[in-house]
Amino acid sequence: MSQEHQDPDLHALSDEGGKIVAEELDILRRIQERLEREAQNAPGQIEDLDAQLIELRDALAEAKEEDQASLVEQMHQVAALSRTRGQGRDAPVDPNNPYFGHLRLREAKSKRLRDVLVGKRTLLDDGDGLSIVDWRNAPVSRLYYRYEEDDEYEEEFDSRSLEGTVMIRRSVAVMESSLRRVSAPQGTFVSDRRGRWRDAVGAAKPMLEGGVGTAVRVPQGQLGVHGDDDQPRADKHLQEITALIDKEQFNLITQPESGIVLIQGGAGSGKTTVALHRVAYLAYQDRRRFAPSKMLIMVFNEALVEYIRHVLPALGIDGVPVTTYRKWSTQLLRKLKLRIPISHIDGVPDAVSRFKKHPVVLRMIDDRIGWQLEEAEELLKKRLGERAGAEAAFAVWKRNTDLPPVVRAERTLDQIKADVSIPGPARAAAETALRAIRDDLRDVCDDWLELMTDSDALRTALREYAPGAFNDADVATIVRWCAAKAELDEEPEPEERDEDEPDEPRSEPSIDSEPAPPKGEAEPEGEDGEGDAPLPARTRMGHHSVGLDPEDDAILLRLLQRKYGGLFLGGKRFEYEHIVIDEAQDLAPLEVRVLLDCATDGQSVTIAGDRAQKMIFDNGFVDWPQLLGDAGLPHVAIQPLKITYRSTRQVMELSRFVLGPLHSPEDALIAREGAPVGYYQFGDTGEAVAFLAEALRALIQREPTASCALVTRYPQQADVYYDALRIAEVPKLRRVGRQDFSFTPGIDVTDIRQVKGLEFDYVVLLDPTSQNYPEVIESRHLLHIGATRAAHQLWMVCSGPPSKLIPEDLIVASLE
Ligand SMILES: Nc1ncnc2c1ncn2[C@@H]1O[C@H](COP(=O)(O)OP(=O)(O)OP(=O)(O)O)[C@@H](O)[C@H]1O
Repeated sequence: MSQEHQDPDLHALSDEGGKIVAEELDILRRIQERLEREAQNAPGQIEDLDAQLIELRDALAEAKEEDQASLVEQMHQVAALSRTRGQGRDAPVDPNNPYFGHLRLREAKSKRLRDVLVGKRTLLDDGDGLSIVDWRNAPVSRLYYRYEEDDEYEEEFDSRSLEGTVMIRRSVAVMESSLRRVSAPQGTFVSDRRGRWRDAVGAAKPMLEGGVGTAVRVPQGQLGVHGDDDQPRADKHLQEITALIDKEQFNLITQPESGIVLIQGGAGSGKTTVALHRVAYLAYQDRRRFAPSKMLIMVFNEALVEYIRHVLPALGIDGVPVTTYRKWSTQLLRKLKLRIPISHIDGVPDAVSRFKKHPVVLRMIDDRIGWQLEEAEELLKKRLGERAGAEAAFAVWKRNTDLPPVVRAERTLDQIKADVSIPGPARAAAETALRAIRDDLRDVCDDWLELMTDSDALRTALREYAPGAFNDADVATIVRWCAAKAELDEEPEPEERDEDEPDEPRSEPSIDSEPAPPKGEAEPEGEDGEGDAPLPARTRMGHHSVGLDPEDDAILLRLLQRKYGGLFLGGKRFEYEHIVIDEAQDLAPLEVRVLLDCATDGQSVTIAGDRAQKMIFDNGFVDWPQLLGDAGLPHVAIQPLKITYRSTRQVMELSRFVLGPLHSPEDALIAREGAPVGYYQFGDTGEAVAFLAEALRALIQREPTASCALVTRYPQQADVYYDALRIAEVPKLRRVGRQDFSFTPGIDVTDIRQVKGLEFDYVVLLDPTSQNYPEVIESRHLLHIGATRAAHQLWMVCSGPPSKLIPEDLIVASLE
């Protein structure tokens, strides 16, 4: 039911709170009345925006100086509205949820007061001083995102300065036509469905100044702190993150369209949020260039693909492809129709995988192309000999130095063919040589194979570019494993598959090919040398190394890019106007480089990541400067996001402790207060299950809309907990094993590799024992990732000797 049909009850609010809410209710009523009037009076009528623009322009010509800036701003709004017309984006303002921000501005010159509402659509001022601006319409929305209440503002609008004071700045939540929340500097006020208003608990937003709300006290042993209407938490219902984007985030979102924006931020600081809003912002600024199909969002796993696909429509950018690197590269290679079948195997030996992701491969590709060009030149010279015209023919080749090698050979061939000033015999000799050169340069499959099987060249490159990174045994393993791939050349090309067809089961990153839990000793570190081990598990399981390794994709794509000057499909360059690379720390520099070279001129790219959340440990990533250098971008500035929005201070403190030396102590912790992290020690799994079952049943009863993740180290352990909790009749229980999260309320039982990038109200880390999380770098990263998935509360339930990565005082407190 809409708020206008019921009398709001403001009695529980202070005078100031009551005044603020009454004011917002009045504004919403006026907007809704206007929308209703417009819908009734002129159904289907499209405003004549051109006429309005002309009217405004005329008015501007005669306007007094103090009125000019606001007229220019109105023209901006009309122009923005007119730009979006006919592009499926001219949907009217949604009366159920018309806006999410409110600014009251007092213009410096005219002293006039105006109420500007910020939403997802535009509604022009019809004379009553109320308008809605689209948040992506930067000139106006900048005021909302950049200024606080009482700030003086000065912004340029079409080279005119707009100055004044922000009298009011509030964020509001309108749900199903009713005002449900108002956040102002004076407080946050929330209403229940019946229109009863009250102050929110735990409403304070984490701020750089360190201002935080009151700690939420939770009785020990009780999971869940909020969620019912009697104790509404302001942050529980925040669906409109767009309303809450902070100044730093907004500055990143609205960075110039060209160039690379690299965002480094801790867990839950809004990196993905910023990247997605940037895509929406760019699409709004230039709909034609940044059409959804011309952009790409690259994420870490299938769960994130699913999640992001769900949020794109709300941002107005439905249709932007969202994918994982592996899926993208596989589909692309299939379309590029190389002469080897593009199908993958896994079980690649560590040394091979590590080598193929190592930046040394980028150098080796460049060197190889350099030699090939030198050889090509020798061949051309030799064939031309001393005959008349040889010099002229050779000069054509030299003139084309800047072209990519294959294009250079083709262009030179065409030019020489057409150049009748070169005597016939020289032309013929050059043509024969250039055809051979071109055919040789074109064959990237040979390059790829030779790069990894020429052990002398391999040793020399490793000695020069990566001394100490690989030992002799590694080289032997690499050569042996890769040599078997020569058979690929002889296999017939498989039938072409449909773009939407699911990928082959084994071609995904090895997210679910986690080894079994260790039986006795701690798991060895992945980085340890492979030694002279026999060929790996796959061989024993009946597979062999014929088939591409997942890491080969980027190598083949890079070879094509270097040799052809880009990737070409059907004669057209395959490229994107904007690329988002999320969780970039888990890509190899080579993979990043391939993606960057798929961006159109100007390289409009957003890279987001967090060095503390590394999950792939053999990809050659050390830190951003090194990744950028390896990927050919040494001068990109790293833009930090410093406020933690997802997790509480308590969760973040634990997560930082877990990181140990991997955490930079100079990074201040800015996060809201929350419930203490709970650590519960049990003698065995049965006891832990009994405790958990009770807590979870109570949670689901109290907070039916809560999302909770129970996270083990290994998938097999998740099976055990799931089976036991099911027997204990815990409701809404799901076993998630292959990234198939439903993003609906309930309890997901899963392993730690599945939850990367995701968010849950509650997280319970199951069995953080020393065996599951030994004191090694990988455990630190994994435990950090698991803990920081929690938005409200984190528990650890442990039925074995606790990991050394868990703070001693937490364990001691639990025993008291
Ligand atoms: N300015 C903001 N105000 C309130 N909430 C925010 C803000 N920015 C982001 N959030 C919320 O914080 C949470 C974390 O955001 P997001 O997933 O973008 O972070 P991230 O940095 O990508 O996290 P991670 O690296 O851990 O995956 C989300 O719930 C998001 O909606």
